[in-house]
Amino acid sequence: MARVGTAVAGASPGTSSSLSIDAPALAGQERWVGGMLYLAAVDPLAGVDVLGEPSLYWDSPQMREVVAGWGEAGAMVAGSAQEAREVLRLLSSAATVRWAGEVPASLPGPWFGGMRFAAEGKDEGWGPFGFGRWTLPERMVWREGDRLAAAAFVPEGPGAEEQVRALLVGLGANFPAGPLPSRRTAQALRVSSSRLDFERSVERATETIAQGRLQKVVLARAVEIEGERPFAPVDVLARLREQNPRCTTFLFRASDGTAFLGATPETLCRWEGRELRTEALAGTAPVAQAQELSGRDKERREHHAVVRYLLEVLGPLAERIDADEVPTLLTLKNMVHLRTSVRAQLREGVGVADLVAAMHPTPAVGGTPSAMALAFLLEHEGLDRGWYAAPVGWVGPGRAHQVVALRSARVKGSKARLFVGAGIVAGSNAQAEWRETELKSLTMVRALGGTEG
Ligand SMILES: C=C(O[C@H]1C=CC=C(C(=O)O)[C@@H]1O)C(=O)O
Repeated sequence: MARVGTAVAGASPGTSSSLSIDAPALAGQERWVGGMLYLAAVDPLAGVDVLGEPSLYWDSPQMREVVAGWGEAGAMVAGSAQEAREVLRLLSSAATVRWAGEVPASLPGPWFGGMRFAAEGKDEGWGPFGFGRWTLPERMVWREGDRLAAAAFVPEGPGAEEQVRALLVGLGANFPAGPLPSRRTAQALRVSSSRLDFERSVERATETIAQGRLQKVVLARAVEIEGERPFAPVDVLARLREQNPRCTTFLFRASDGTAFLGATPETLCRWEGRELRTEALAGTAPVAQAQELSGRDKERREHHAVVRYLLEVLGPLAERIDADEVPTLLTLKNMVHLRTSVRAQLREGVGVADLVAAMHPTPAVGGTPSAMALAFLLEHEGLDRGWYAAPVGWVGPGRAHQVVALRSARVKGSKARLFVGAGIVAGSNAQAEWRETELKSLTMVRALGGTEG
């Protein structure tokens, strides 16, 4: 059963009480009161100076979405993929917020969260994140057109509107007007990961592919990082967004304060009414080899596995699908990817819950045939991916934006566990795949304050 938790105003993540109700039973009812105002400010992240470290951050320059959130007015928890589907269905169909006063013209969310890549896993560090968790922040600040807007939410009940007003007055009076001052806190990092284990798994994968049991599998590994002093998630976010303007920078915080953050280039779905935007992103080269990438057979096969899969799973959900005829190059700071943009007109009644259930995991993070690839990962990858490579993002009535949580790390104190993967097909070479994952790890290594090494 999916559970809903409400938290007292001012509570930090983890202090949600356990009002335990069947999530679908909530449908159509209003359980939180929200209020909003406009701020004379430019940067949601600047709120750190008065509100402390945010509990969530979301910055998608492509979609002009920037949101920071503090505290937790409510949480929805899912213990399985089925429950996650129920929660997404509920949050995308029911109006969970009753607005007191002005109603925002548009707002991302207001529910933010994610889920695990797969059901099984033994890494205790993922425990506080649960299988899936979506939260309604107590205070949130976002960009609306050229302005910043702020909202406060509290559970519906006596005095709720007064509490909302008090929170808004505090936000309006104290929110810093300028951008977050840049804080350069480079530090020496101890970095370790087992190259031998990864290369052995790649070899096992190519053997299985040669036997004809798999066509593609995306193998990932963890990189353990230790800093000289605790990492400050806000500093890491500031660097991520600055260094990765083509990516979605995100932060989600678990009940014990552990941060999961990253800057991903891959959108799983941007859904609004009947419109869907998605993409196939697979096939990678260093920027210096950008011109050769489109012609490389191995990368094209890696890429086309994803395009074919998307067209196949979206077929029954869509009235019309339009995909680029040839992949384009997506250029990031130090690497390029092959990208095929896919747009669809969805059938009546299809929503984000159906899309996530049908699409995740795409062969950009799983493989083909999908079930075989997932079984292979379970047996040979030796990694609990947790929320890495899984759908994370925001959801609200009739709209949602979910990205694939790549180029990401779980951060607690001075320790970070970073995740990187690479698509393996016939002809993949273990050393080259290692180098590709090293390249991908630079996104987070740089943001954590390390040099390129
Ligand atoms: C699995 C990852 O990247 C995926 C997305 C883009 C390109 C990929 C590739 O070329 O292998 C991967 O499919 C990762 O960054 O951990």
